[in-house]
Amino acid sequence: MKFPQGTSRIWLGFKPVIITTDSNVIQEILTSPACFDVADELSVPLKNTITGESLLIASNKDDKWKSQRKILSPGLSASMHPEFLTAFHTHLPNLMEVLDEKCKIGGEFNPDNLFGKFAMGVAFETILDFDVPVNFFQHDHALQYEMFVNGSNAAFQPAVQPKFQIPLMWRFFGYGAEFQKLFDFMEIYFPKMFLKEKMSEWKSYEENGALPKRMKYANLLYKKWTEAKLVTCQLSTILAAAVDSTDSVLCLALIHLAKFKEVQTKAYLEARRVIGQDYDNVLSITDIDKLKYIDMVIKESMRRITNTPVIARKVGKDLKLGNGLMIPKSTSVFIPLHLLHHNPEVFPNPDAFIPERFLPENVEKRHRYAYQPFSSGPRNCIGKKYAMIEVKFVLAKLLYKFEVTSSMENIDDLNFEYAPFAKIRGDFRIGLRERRHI
Ligand code: HEM
Repeated sequence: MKFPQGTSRIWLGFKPVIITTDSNVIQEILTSPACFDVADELSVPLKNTITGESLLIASNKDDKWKSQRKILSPGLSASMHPEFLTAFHTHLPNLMEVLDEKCKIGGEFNPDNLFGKFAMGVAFETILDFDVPVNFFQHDHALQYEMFVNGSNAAFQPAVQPKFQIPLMWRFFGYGAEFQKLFDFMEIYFPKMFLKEKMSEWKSYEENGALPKRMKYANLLYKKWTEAKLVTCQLSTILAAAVDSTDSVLCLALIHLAKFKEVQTKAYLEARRVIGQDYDNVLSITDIDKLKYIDMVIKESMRRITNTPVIARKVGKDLKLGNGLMIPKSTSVFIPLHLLHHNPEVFPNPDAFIPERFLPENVEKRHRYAYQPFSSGPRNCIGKKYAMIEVKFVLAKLLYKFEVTSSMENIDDLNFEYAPFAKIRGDFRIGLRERRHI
């Protein structure tokens, strides 16, 4: 496929939109205060299903999005990372128990949703501040997990497939019923009284000046928001963003590791070095930072198959770019991340899997905006660091225990479905072999 270089204008019906893979243009758009809003093509279809009030698609009219972001950001800040890592350790045995079982049974299996269940358990503790750990691998909770992922998948369909913007079509294909499951799930965990209690509890802490220094995401919401419905929508949105993304990135990383054996060996040796003699050793944030090769593997895997295929902004006022291009007010600008990451001039032989592309000396040679899996600028992914710590931690522990295999001939034959993160469809299977440590 020929890479469509640069910036072009196309017509979506009667509306002109800009599509760009030019790193300079991307930088200008993502950092411009005139472009804080998500493009209508992505945000409007979601308004009826996931509220337009949630951080993910909120408009910045009257500084609305900006003030939400300011309130919620501390819930995922670096000062919280050690606590998050503790929760990752708490939940790891739930995941490993299932993987041990799969390994014993032998053969291959589809890992889809296994990491999602882990991520959901962790998110309950780190984001929602649940006191008692919930294990989403256990039967009843696993069913509830399915309710949630099916519901959020249905919610994102109108943004992924225009035909589902027609409510009748969306309902006809069963998405209305699936979407209801998202609310059923939230009803299980956040019955109205519980939410109201929590909200008044945290508001009273604020009034009495008794707020802790560090607060989890949900508590930041309880303390500031006044409507239970909005809190529920914010919480379901952040859960969807945190769970599906992690599942997708880990599945993609594993399939690459299974196919590229030398890379897997290097990654495993690094995991051994950092974890040490005992698999159960507790890792610190400094240890996670030492997983440099695994970090590059994840980045290359997200480059080769980018799990958020496109981001888009609405230009809030006439904007003259550095290259002289004039973009009129209200134009949508699309940034196709997968194509951006396959530009052969920036990533030679783009279909090859080469983690060394992310060695610091190679990164330095590229434009900072040539690689954007988490986006950049003020509206970038708020959970970027959280996600990278989680994914690196899981991969290191998994590779320490297991060798990952796959009999798939060609991973490029895999099909994907986006809602909004890439889910591998079709015959996606991996196998696990226990490693013998000497
Ligand atoms: C590897 C996993 C992840 C990837 C690849 C990813 C990617 C992205 C991307 C591309 C955006 C869009 C930014 C834009 O429009 O410019 C985004 C936004 C967002 N992400 Fe993530 N994400 C991941 C994990 C997470 C996690 C773990 C959380 C929460 C803990 C999270 C929460 C959010 C939120 C709330 C937004 C909206 C931010 C805003 O509009 O202000 N994401 N993410």
